[in-house]
Amino acid sequence: MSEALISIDGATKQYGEQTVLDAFSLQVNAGEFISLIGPSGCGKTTLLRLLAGLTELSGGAITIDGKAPQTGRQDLAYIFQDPTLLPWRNARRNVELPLELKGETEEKRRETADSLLKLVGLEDAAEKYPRQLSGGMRMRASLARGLSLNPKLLLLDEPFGALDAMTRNRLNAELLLLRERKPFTAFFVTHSVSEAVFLSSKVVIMSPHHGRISAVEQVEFPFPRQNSLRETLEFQRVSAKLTKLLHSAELEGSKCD
Ligand SMILES: Nc1ncnc2c1ncn2[C@@H]1O[C@H](COP(=O)(O)OP(=O)(O)OP(=O)(O)O)[C@@H](O)[C@H]1O
Repeated sequence: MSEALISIDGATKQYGEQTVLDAFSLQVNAGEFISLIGPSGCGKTTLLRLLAGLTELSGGAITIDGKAPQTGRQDLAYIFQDPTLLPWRNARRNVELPLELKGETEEKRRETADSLLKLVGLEDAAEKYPRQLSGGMRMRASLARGLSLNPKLLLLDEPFGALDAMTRNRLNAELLLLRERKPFTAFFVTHSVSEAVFLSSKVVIMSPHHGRISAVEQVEFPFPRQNSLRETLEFQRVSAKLTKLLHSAELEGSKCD
């Protein structure tokens, strides 16, 4: 039996009097794609921040590859809704940044950045500055930068939430293609049920009541997945089931913010 890559055991997080996560437990194997979905303010970003070691647990334990999150940071990348590219650097130099901070040679940085830009379809935009890129292109550059250090774990906090529906669907499919080529385990926060179903091997539905797990659903569609999957009856059936579970989760708690 394979050992879990990520082990979350009774994770609890409090801000003052407020309990944001309460005894949250989940085991994640390498290669899984986990989506977190749940009402606004119920601790999804907090869980990602705990996994990234950006905030401390109030109780319980988290290990990633056997290490505490604070000591394993080089093995993960965090992708935000805002692509957070540096405006004074072109796309290539943005992708090179983590490699530069790691002290890689100029030659190695350029070679890695160029191959990643190609992977995300930005090979012709390497010299462009963020203001010259569309929203979708900026997000592709942000993904390329996130993948530059070959992270085992990718934490994505609503990365496509600000994009139009067509670009979002296209980037969903591209993200899965990227994962085929450069495998990683993913934690993906979204408010979209269909996005969660399309991308995930497992969807975790959080309850508004102290950020507990309300339901965990395995999504059985084989990878790689194409956008045509969305048009199938089975996809719609799974999405409807998850929407129902999400509504019941919302009813479980009286308020969340
Ligand atoms: N640094 C902080 N200090 C105090 N309270 C915080 C802090 N960060 C988050 N919170 C509170 O924790 C709760 C959960 O926030 P979190 O951002 O994790 O929710 P979320 O599920 O990601 O929300 P959304 O879906 O709206 O992005 C909220 O009530 C929020 O106000």
